[in-house]
Amino acid sequence: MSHTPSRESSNNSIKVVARFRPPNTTEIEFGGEPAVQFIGNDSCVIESSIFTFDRVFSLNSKQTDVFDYSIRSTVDDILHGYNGTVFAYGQTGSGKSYSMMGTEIDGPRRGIIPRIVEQIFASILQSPAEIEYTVRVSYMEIYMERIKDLLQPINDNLPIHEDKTKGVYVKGLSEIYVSSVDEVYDVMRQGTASRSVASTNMNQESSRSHSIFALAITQKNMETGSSKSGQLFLVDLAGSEKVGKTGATGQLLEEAKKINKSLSALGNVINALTDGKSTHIPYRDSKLTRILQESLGGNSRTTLIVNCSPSSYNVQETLSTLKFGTRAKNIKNRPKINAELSASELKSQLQKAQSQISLMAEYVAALERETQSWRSGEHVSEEMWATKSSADAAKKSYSAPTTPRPRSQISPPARPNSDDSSEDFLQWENELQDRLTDRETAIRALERMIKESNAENVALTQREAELIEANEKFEDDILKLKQDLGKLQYESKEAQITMDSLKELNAETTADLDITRKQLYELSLQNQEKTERAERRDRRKKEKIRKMANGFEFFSYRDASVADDDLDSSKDLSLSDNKKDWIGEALAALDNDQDIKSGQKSSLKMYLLESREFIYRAEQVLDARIEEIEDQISRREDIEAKLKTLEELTKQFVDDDAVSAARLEEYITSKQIILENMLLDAKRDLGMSISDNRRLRKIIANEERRLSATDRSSSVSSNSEFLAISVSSSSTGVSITPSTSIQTPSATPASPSSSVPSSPTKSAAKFHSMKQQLEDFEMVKRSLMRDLQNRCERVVELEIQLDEMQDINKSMTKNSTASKGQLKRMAFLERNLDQLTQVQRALVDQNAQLKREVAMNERKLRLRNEKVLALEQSLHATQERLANETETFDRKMSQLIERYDDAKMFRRQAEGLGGSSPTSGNANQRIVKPLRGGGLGSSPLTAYLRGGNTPESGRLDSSPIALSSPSVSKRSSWFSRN
Ligand SMILES: Nc1ncnc2c1ncn2[C@@H]1O[C@H](COP(=O)(O)OP(=O)(O)OP(=O)(O)O)[C@@H](O)[C@H]1O
Repeated sequence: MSHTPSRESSNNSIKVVARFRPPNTTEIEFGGEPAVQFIGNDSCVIESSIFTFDRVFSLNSKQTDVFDYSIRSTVDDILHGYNGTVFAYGQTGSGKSYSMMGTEIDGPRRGIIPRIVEQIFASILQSPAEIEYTVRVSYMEIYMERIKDLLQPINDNLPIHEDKTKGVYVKGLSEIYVSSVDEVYDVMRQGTASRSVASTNMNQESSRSHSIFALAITQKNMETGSSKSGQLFLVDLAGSEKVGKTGATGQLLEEAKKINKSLSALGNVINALTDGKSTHIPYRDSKLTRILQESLGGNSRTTLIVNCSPSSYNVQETLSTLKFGTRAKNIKNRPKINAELSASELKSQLQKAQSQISLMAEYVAALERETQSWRSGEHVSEEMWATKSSADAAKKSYSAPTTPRPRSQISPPARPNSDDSSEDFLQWENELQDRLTDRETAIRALERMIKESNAENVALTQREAELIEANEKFEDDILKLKQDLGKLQYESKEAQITMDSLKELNAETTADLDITRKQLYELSLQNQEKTERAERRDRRKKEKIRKMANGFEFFSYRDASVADDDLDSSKDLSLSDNKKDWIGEALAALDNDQDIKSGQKSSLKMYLLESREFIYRAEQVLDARIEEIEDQISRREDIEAKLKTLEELTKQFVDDDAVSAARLEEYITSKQIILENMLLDAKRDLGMSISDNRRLRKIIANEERRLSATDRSSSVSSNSEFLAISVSSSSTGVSITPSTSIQTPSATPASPSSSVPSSPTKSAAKFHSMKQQLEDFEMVKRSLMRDLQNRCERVVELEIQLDEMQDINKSMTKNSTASKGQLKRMAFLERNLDQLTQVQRALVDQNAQLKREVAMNERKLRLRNEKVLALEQSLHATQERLANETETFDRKMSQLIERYDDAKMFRRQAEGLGGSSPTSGNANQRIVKPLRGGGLGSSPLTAYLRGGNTPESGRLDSSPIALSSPSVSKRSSWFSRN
């Protein structure tokens, strides 16, 4: 491997290139204009400021352009044993990842990293076969000032150490041996998947962390034994924009501040390195600058790509980025080849040194000899003076080779500050770093735990608050329900009391009702009695009429063929004295009349007897009627008097009880009207009866007079007087007047007699005429009998009515006189009854209503009880859940503490065993995979290197790297796919 001192001496500055991407949609949408002008290959003008860099790539620059100019030589440097660094700096969305990774793996848009990897393995393939290579990769992220091993993400806070042999390194960072391009890509994908990402307003896929992908290549010449090593850092910095523009808040704002802290520390380091007066370079101000300490002003060939937006929309960020690049351009590095000499080389160097030493010893001896001569006063000619030429030459040849570093791997950094280079100090610092990292990790774990606990606490507090609230609500509800329950119980009791009082009232009312019913029963009995009385009255009436009719039948419907014995017996009928005399006289005269035949005589005799009987009976009836009528009149007067008394009493009762009085009055008035009508009828009938009676008496008197006159004027034998009775009907009754003589039907012509001038012809005529008269009389009699029967009926009715009236009168009198108090009591009772009926009805209604309400309230109560029960159950369940949650929380907490303790112990153990990560994943990845140079571009090894197969497997694939990938965006780009 050749050394390139010329480059080493001539090109120690950081190479800075600027790259402008095309404007994006946001810039166009916001009216961004092109703000950059390009001058040549290395300059651009923005807002009148000219920026000159090693190269400026315009909008349409290709990935290969950037790589070929900026990076290809760096890869060569690495393979020559230099350290190298490629930074991508710029605001978010400016194209850093596009430049570093690209959007595809095997196309023209693949970025710098895949091209570097390809070139490394290609160079290895082309290198001489005696050179053996090992390639190790590591991938880390600096996020929130913590170093996270992306290949072992559990190690998220690794310390930075430094020692004289290894220089600055990240302690515990995984290094994976790779032997092919694919293996590198796999590692990159694996690491990228573990990155902490978040989007900002400026770039939806923005990474908020600094990522460092490191490749360490060692090469050993198997023939000479010499070795070289180079390390390449590929750094994709986080966005350099101002915090305000990102719109970040909360966690993002915290991130932005820490990112800015790293970037500003980077700026400070660059300033210190370039201002020419700083004696202290603040590498330790941030993790980023500390790790990249050798890349900035140290042993490294460094390239900085400043990525910019071409739009006026981001012009301030672009200016800031370009200024950063300009400053960085002034940084001077001191790159050196990290080589170790082989034994032969060391031997020859030793021989050279020994010869030098002998030469020098000779020179010293010559000088001593010369000095001795001079001191002894001898003169030494100039030719004899001891010269340094040989010694100088020896000196030069001695000091020319680079002193090998006493280390085997990555070259140790040269300390910029001699103060810090003390080994003790470094050891002390490393210890401090370890402790610091442990503390930070512990703090972080605790913070996480506290955060989780806080979150859980918040959730629990919230839950507790909710539960308390719910509890309070439940308690309120329960209280309310209890109150309601109490109220309902109280109301229920009240209702019970009301019910009891109502029951009592009901009992009283029932008792009153019983009394009333009794009274009603009595009344109904009275009614029954009344009905019975009415029936009795009817019967009596019928009886009376029958009796009366019997009396009249005796003579009115008597058969004409009555035997003489009967007629004779009728002689015994008692007649009134005065009538008996003249009818008796007429009978005697008839007996004495010799002229009248015996048959005629008997007929006339019978007729006379019948007439006498009729008159007698009629007189009796009339007398009885007159008596009765007189009685009736007197009774009527009595009734009227009693009625007056009753009216007075009624008036008195009116004051006491309007209703009873009204009823009574009504009853009495109706009865009065009936009675008055009855009396009027009776009066009228009486009047008629009296007039009829008078007329009858008159007729009888006339008849008697006529009969006596006839008896006196004519002899009994020759002539008979005939009664002639004319009957005329009138509307009021029957009037009987003496109009014609009546002949008996058995009358025969008068027989010759001495005293009475009679002849047989005359007698026959007379007899005939009498017979006719008798027939007429019979008719009149019948009519009279019918009339009499009617009258009798009426009289009987009147009698009965009078009887009733008397009864009523009696009871009323009894009631009115004997028990005014009773009446009052009755009226009071009736009133009470009405009131009680009303009250009872109201109470029954109220009772029903109360029952309904009680039933409803009972239902409500039941419902509420159920609700209370449910609420209590829910409360109980919630309390249980809360207790469970608390228990779970405690358990989790103790588990976390245990895990944390375990992790701490494990870490300590691991560190004690050699500092490797406890969670190292694939042991195979830690196995050294030596690679040998192929010497040719195309060999089985080439395929092996590209395909990742071991040469022994025999599966050599001669095809190029077969990772086809469509053009994808950054987060879904080729390296972030699984
Ligand atoms: N030179 C370019 N040509 C074409 N497209 C580009 C170029 N540079 C960047 N882009 C596109 O711009 C977008 C943003 O680019 P990129 O993600 O690389 O930005 P970034 O600087 O890495 O952002 P962040 O800091 O947020 O990670 C991507 O879609 C990318 O493909």
